Amino acid sequence: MIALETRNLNKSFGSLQVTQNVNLAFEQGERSAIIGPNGAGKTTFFNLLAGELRPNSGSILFEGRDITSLDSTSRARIGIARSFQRNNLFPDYTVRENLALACALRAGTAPIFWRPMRSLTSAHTEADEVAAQVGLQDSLGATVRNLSYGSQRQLEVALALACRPKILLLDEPTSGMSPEETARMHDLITGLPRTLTVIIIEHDMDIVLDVADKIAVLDYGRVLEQGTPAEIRASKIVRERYLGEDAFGAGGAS
Ligand SMILES: Nc1ncnc2c1ncn2[C@@H]1O[C@H](COP(=O)(O)OP(=O)(O)OP(=O)(O)O)[C@@H](O)[C@H]1O
Repeated sequence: MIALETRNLNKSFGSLQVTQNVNLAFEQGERSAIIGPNGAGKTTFFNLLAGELRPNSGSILFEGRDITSLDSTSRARIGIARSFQRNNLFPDYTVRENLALACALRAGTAPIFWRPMRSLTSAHTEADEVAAQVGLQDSLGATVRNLSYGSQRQLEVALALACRPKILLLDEPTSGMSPEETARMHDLITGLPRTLTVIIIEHDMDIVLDVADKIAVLDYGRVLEQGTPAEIRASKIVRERYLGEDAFGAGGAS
């Protein structure tokens, strides 16, 4: 079943057309990567999927239903989650409290100001489960500001998972990470349940080639090529226009 699909999607900023007739379909449970050079329109495409931007024309379908007119809150509610940026974390709260709040917000039982967060028992239980899913089970009591950069990024993913999404959008999940942190994020992504559809923007080609079932290459807002990692590796046009002849061998393409 196709979980998410774009049809003839177009987006312009003034005279700059950043998304051009993009037709992409994401199968349920699939891991897809969106790659392309800087400025190719990857983040804009994500913003269109998440409802943070409106297209000029074209449509977006979620499980066959046209959601083009839904805003980002409504899309989150139906199951499209985007990994939070770090500024969405509460730095003075613990990992468990951050997650419990996200779980409680989803369940509509967010704390009101006279009710301390630690009273949210069911949200805490759920928070513990989500923390384990991203490998933060030993950091539940840690204050967020004391976490390493990599752990904070893991927590961003956990916050998105706390919304129990059907589709998870990860925007450059390994950017700025050390090799060890990148390896942890890699394990996190590969360990996500296959009930979840995952779409990743990622510059690290080792990660892309390893985790993605399908890859779409954007170039000036158009889909230059799409296919399996093997097909993308073999694509002459991708090598010429984006990766360079030896890019796959060199293991990097940013
Ligand atoms: N809000 C905006 N207003 C005007 N131009 C924008 C806006 N957002 C993005 N752009 C332009 O659209 C183009 C595509 O940007 P986008 O961030 O989507 O690319 P990207 O592929 O994600 O790049 P990167 O890999 O550098 O993050 C760029 O030329 C960018 O300057």
